[in-house]
Amino acid sequence: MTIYVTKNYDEMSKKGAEIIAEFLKVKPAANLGLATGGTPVGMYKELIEMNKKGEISFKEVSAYNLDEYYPIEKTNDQSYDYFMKDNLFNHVDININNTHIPNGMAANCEAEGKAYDELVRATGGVDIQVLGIGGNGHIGFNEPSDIFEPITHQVTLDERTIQDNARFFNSIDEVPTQAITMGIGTIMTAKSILLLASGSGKATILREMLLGKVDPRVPASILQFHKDVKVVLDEEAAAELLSEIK
Ligand SMILES: N[C@@H]1[C@@H](O)[C@H](O)[C@@H](COP(=O)(O)O)O[C@@H]1O
Repeated sequence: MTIYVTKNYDEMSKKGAEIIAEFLKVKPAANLGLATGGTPVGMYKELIEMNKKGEISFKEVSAYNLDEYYPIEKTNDQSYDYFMKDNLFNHVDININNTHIPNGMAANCEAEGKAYDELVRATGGVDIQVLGIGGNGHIGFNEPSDIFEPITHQVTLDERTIQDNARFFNSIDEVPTQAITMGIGTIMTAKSILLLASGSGKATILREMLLGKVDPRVPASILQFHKDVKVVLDEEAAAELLSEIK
């Protein structure tokens, strides 16, 4: 695992974009695993700029997103489908047919989960998976639990997650209470992982994730067992980590 500590959100975003760009230069037909939330938005902006300047291309890229609220229509501006178009896909040269997000209107979430994992597997697996981290340690929408969920599945969101995500909605009552997410097992099959985190609100969970025991109560702690993880933090997010290892 390599941990990069950058000055602030903008520097974190630039470093994250640099890592993805380097990757795309080596493998233009990469399978990118993508994430939503506030954290990667700055990185997506950087990637859009690089794409506009012709420094990188998404023409051959396939994208697989981590998760989607459930139930939610693609046209809902709170859906992750909408988010990805708004924050990345509509602004780069990616073929939209090569972008994949769990179906928030699936009639059968179990079948949807199986089909999604099969799709990821059949295309050779995710080359580099972008992750944020929830304040409770979730990755994707894998909430703290007694087990590490192996496959893409339906989840009930934690109260903490609903509160954290309420800032994107008009009121907390509008936040969906369910989602479909890649499982921890699905995420762990990615060949490499890029986790981004910013701000003091993430400092405690990052210390637990990186220095604590591997425990499904802190889902992101499983990444200690992955062989190729890059963690890009800003100074605020890294604060407890740095004070611990000094
Ligand atoms: N499902 C997403 C996660 O993929 C994201 O990493 C996390 C943190 O979000 P943020 O980046 O806004 O702090 O919570 C969201 O609900």
